Amino acid sequence: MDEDQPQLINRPSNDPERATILLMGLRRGGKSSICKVVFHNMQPLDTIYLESTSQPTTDHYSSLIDLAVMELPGQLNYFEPSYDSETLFKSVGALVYVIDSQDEYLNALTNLAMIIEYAYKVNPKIHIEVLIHKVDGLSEDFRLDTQRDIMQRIGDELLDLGIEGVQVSFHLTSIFDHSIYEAFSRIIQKLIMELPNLENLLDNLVLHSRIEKAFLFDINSKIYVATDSSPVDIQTYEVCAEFIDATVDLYDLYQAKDGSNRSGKLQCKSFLQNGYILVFNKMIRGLALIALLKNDANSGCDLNDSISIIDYNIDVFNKALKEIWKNSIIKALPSPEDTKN
Ligand SMILES: Nc1nc2c(ncn2[C@@H]2O[C@H](COP(=O)(O)OP(=O)(O)OP(=O)(O)O)[C@@H](O)[C@H]2O)c(=O)[nH]1
Repeated sequence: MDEDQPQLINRPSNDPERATILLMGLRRGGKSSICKVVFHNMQPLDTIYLESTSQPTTDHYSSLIDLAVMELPGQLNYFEPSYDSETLFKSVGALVYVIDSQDEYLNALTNLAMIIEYAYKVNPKIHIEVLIHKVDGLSEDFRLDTQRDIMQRIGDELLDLGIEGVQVSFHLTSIFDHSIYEAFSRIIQKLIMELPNLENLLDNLVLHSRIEKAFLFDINSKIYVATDSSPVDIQTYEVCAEFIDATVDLYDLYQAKDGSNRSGKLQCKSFLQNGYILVFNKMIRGLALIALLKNDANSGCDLNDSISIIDYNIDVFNKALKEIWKNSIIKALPSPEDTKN
């Protein structure tokens, strides 16, 4: 069996732990564009040809976790009696509300406050994430002013509605740079139950391997599902994401026509001009571990020795990842008692 293929059983499709993200917002806010760019590799400029969505749509993605992203069209009235909003909000892990920062947003804020009030009532565990979107059209200063204004107004609206204790996270995003991937990475990480274990493993890997930063990426979407506990700097993220594209493109280019060289094992190292080294290792479930280290001639360590240690430690990491995944599957499966009922 191909060592790299997921050999473990998939979570059942009716698994209550399945992470569902609900994308909401007024018309033309950018919801479909975000889905297409992040999950379908559409070029950002091509989104101008997208037609307005008239029906709720759901896309399923399988990465470390099975993820469903449901988009609700801006013109839908979720609070109509015929629409079963309660069941919908109860089944959702994160509510992502998209605000067009280039447009008049006061109506969007009133709509958002109403949705938060309802969603929080039926599902207090829901994560509420606000994307202050299309910030590519705003100057650096104006972005921060807009964020401050939106946070203040939402706070006031919630206070007026008598809602306290709701955690709302805000992200400045655009499909024209990496900010949308960064935001989705943070949102999806909140839905991964195994995250503390993964972060712990990555911290250990960094500590024992002279690595400066390590990311566990989903190769297709370029979302990172975990990283070590040192702060994420967006430029490092960008370099790592581009390195994934370059590695995968090269791999595809050199594969035999019948695909016979697809052993499944994919590793790549790149020596950058600034003295840094990037290491790519494919893991289970379409994931890749990307490590960034400094090739420091004054460190007294032999580079080849350091790389051998890193390769060994990454192998150990991969085994641990498989274990974590296996255990999470076992936990997610219904117990015999549940199936009897
Ligand atoms: N400048 C800029 N334009 C964007 C961005 N994201 C989306 N757009 C544009 O916004 C317009 C509307 O995007 P859609 O994705 O169709 O919006 P929607 O929220 O799905 O709209 P409905 O389907 O009507 O609910 C398109 O022309 C996109 O190209 C962004 O980050 N920056």
